[in-house]
Amino acid sequence: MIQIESVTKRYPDGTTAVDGLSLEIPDGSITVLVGPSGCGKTTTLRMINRMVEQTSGRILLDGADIREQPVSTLRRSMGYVIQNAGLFPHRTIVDNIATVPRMLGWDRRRARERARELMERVGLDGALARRYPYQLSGGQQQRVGVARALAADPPVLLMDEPFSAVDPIVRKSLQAELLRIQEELGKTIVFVTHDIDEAIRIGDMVAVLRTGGKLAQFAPPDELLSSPADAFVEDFLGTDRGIRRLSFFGSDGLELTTQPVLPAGADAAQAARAAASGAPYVLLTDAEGRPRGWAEAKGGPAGGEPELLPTGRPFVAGRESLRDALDCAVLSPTGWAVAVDDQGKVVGVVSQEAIGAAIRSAHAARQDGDGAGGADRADATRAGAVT
Ligand SMILES: Nc1ncnc2c1ncn2[C@@H]1O[C@H](COP(=O)(O)OP(=O)(O)OP(=O)(O)O)[C@@H](O)[C@H]1O
Repeated sequence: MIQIESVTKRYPDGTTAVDGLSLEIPDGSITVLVGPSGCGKTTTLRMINRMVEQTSGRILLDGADIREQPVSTLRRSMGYVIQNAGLFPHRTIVDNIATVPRMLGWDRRRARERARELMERVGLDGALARRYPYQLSGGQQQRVGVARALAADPPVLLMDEPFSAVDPIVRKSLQAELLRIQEELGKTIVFVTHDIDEAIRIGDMVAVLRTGGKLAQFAPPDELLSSPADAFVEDFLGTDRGIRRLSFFGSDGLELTTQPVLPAGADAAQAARAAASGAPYVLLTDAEGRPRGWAEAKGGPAGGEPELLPTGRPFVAGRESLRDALDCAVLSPTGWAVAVDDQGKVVGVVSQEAIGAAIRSAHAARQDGDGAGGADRADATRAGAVT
């Protein structure tokens, strides 16, 4: 665990970058430092690996003051990733990644083997190994930066706005990749960003700092969204808090119905039953059970090929969140969301009203403190559902 105890940093020109900050950064999880420009995020991160020395207070790593060990030993236990990756331009990708193992005295072959293994882990094609950084896209370079930080297998990873310089789509995939890697490796990650959505998506814990380097709130993202500590945090979180919080509720509690679902090759009696289910539309599926389209229930899908409305994007039942289910229902031309399994087969449909009821009971359960919050979030995150 990293404990930051009443830490203040005052630069020689008198700027107070961090003011009496106390934080307990848990092991094996992602803690995000977020806040407006100049609020002291980078300074805090750099105090953890002693690139910046604090003016007062203490930082403990596993109970020991970080000033009690040589800086080189401390930094060896902490991978460091920065914006634009900071790669060595005249070294190949494989040698960039192998930098720290080489410094630690590994022979070239072993270090390169490790580098290739890490390339695979961060989703980089091995064919890029002999290229130079300028021959890679921004997103690929960031992956190399992450691989390089992981090369000596440090327990701690410090990441300073690592994904800020890439476009939103690449950024999302890098975030998903980081969550996947973290799932496997369970590092203690301290991640700096000024983007609250990124903080909510990847953080297990989020520290919101305000200008002047003071802590405004330290909480899991779900709690941040539901109970911002004050107007500053609320403002910083932005609009749609309620909708965004639905990402932390699993869709497994939704009551799906198969009554209005009509499989391929169904007979007239089945078609009549589906049409009489009370739903205004019937969902037709193909021979593999995948959604084909909605047919109006009135008049029935029985006589010949009816005109079909598109089903839109279905959600994966149980794996995706209530936010995904609601989004599918809102975008569906019928107001009903289609739920599928991992193979894309229809497992049922659900109306906006039923989703609304599920949201109300999920909120009520969370308020009763049923303790399911963490699990829901973790599951949703694993599924890449937190958006
Ligand atoms: N070497 C320095 N000397 C004097 N002031 C500094 C120094 N480094 C940073 N500062 C100041 O300290 C404050 C905090 O800076 P820091 O870089 O930690 O903020 P940040 O939250 O990471 O900002 P950003 O999101 O813009 O990167 C700012 O007011 C900055 O101008």
